[in-house]
Amino acid sequence: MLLHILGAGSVGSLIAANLRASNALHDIRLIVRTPLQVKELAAIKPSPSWSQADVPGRASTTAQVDEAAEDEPAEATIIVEQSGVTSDYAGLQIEYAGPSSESAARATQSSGSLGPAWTAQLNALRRTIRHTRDDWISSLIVTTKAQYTAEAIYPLRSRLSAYSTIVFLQNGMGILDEINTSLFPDPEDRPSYIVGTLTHGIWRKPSQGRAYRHIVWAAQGELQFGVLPSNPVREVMQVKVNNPALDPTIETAVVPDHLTVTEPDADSLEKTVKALLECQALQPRLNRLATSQMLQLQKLAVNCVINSLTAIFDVRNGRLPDSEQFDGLASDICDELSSVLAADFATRGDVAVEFQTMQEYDRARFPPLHRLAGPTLLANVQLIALQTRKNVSSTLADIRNVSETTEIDYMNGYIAKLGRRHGIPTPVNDMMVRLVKTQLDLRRVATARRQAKAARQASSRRSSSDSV
Ligand SMILES: CC(C)(CO)[C@@H](O)C(=O)[O-]
Repeated sequence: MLLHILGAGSVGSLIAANLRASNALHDIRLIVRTPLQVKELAAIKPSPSWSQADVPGRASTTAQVDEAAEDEPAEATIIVEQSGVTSDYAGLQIEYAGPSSESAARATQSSGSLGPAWTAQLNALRRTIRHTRDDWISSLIVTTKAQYTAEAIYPLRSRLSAYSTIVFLQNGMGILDEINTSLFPDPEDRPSYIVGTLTHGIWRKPSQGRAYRHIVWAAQGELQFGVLPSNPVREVMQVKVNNPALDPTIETAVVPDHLTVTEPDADSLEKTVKALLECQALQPRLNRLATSQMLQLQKLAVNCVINSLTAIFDVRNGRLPDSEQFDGLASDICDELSSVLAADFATRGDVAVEFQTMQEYDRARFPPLHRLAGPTLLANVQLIALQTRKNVSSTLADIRNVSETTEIDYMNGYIAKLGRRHGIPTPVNDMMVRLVKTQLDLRRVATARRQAKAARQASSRRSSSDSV
């Protein structure tokens, strides 16, 4: 089957490598949005004539398209490193879905990341990349950061239908509401969704000019997911009675057979689920939707604590418990989160039945041993911090890369927003958001100053060599 993966960061690369390892017959296509990502992923050697011109800022006189490269499909190779041992996963297709290569090259040229020769090379890539831009997308696995999801799916919108399946594998909450409102307002036209939680610890090694992606799989976790079939897919499901995929009040486990349909064109949900379940090394598990929702909220607590604190203090996950302050801070974040979720569940009609029927749930807080009670969330956070101790959290990675934004608005920011809606103060989570944003601002200013200084030094070196 043809599986599209949107976002070729560490999570996208991990999924692509595992899909490739599990089934050599899959066509796996990485959709990337920047020419730099194409450059990093495509195992295409620039022709020797390009290397000269590939100096940022130097006009290209020799940038011609290598005729041989035109017929050669652009393919990506991903290297996965586990305990120091590396494995290659090749033959992955690349689709460039960003702005035109010319304008992107122009835009990035000033930062020195692409030279004019890359414009030519990207044009060659665009011709050789195996895709037609208007082909229907049956299965789209979204691994872009929460804050970029809507804008990343937007250009693909016309290629998605109610018979497509979108798999969301991201940190943070609030993404589905945003996508439904902005891209799929009509429920009849909405694709099937698979909502997943990934607890593997992974990070990306800087490419250092290599033409391939290298990720480090630092900690083994799980891939747990639940399904939300689209309305038209529900209509054609073979099992109509006692189907837990159709009725969340049925408490039996969901199995792929529950997703079998009578129309062959509507089978993308079943096929996508099977493809994910084949990725044994990811420890995949298909859950009831209620279980999936629960896991997502537990993961939200993990992210609210680990991602914010590692980003603020610039440390790997495992360093956090070194401070005596960690448990107290983590507990304050989890307690606030738990109270906000309890208030939210009291007002929502669409939450998992498990919560609606919970006897002891007094609508202000969860009972002491409940999975969403503050102390239980804290215990889980402490465990994950140790299990992923070598990991650079995704938010810290954003800070270190001086990204435009971080996922913090979909983590602690999501809790703060929900708290405001229910009149529950969230001072600790508010502060985490502000501190992470401050950290990013400071990095951005420091980087800009460093670049300006380097540019000044380069120009004074040039003028002194001109005057010799
Ligand atoms: C589990 C986790 C915190 C591990 O680093 C991960 O979700 C991350 O990096 O965001």
